[in-house]
Amino acid sequence: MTDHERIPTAYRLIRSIGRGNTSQVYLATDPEGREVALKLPHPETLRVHDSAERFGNEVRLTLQFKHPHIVRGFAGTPFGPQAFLAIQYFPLGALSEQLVMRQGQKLDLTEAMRILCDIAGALAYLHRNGAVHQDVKTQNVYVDPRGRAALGDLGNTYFVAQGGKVSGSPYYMAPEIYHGENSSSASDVYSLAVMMYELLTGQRPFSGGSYEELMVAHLTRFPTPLSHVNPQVPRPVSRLVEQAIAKRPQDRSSADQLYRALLAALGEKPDEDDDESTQAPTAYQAGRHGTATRVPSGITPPAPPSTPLAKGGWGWNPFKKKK
Ligand SMILES: Nc1ncnc2c1ncn2[C@@H]1O[C@H](COP(=O)(O)OP(=O)(O)OP(=O)(O)O)[C@@H](O)[C@H]1O
Repeated sequence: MTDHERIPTAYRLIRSIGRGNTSQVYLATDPEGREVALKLPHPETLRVHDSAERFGNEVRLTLQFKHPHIVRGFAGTPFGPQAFLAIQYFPLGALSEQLVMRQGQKLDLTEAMRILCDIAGALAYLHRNGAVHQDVKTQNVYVDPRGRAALGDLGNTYFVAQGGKVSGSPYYMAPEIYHGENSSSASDVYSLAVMMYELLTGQRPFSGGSYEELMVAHLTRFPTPLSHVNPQVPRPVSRLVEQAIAKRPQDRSSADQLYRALLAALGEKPDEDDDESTQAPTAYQAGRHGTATRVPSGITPPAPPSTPLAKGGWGWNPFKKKK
């Protein structure tokens, strides 16, 4: 089946805008006439069990979480030949692509702090709701033409209470993940701090030409303190970023602390929503092959499994029927 044959009824493809490991992404209009990014999983994604589950997880969680700085999901079908995900369209593409187009010219300080503040707010929201993102990096950040940012790609996100398969990207991965330990909000904070360092200084804190070199760097090296590389970064922000990049998870600051320090540096106050009313996720139900539907409910990740999770394995599969 071609992608044109697979697109859901009443969507109109405009053009292809990107290709990832999991899906082909099109600019399209949805049944309401809105421009959306339409993700169609590659045929090989659907054939490989783990990849199909990852796509299904992305559909489910993108539709479930609601936050002004998490890429908004409009509709989707998690499994089967008609699987798709329609999300908010960002005309400038991913932040990583914008950075490449700037050819090494670093973002201006306020612009960088604005993006980082939005992403720290999104991550604090996920953590407040008991979830871990596992893939914070510039490739998964989208910035709109007003300079406001949103965190995307919830394919590896999971609720801590349920467990999930550990993953990450070598440039951003926390030392404990290299050690084969479980991910946590602290490992997300480490990835966020790596991205903060990168955007605020124009250079990555850890470099290496291979997985092994990066592992050695993350496990044993200490980057030049951010405050030395860019003394213009407000001190409370650079201090928290330096703390967030600590080798030991228990020594790290939290996403919420980073968010609040960045807000203060931008001269803003937290929204009332930051504590409670940013819409908490609604439980989401989807048949394996049917069109997705949502049912209202509070944030209710299922109870933790009664048996300990196998480290690194899929401890939780949101789509498997409970026996
Ligand atoms: N919401 C969006 N708005 C604009 N462009 C997008 C959007 N989502 C994705 N893209 C474009 O499509 C490309 C591929 O998307 P993405 O990286 O999400 O693919 P994926 O296959 O789902 O992910 P992965 O490669 O992590 O498995 C991005 O690099 C970007 O250029």
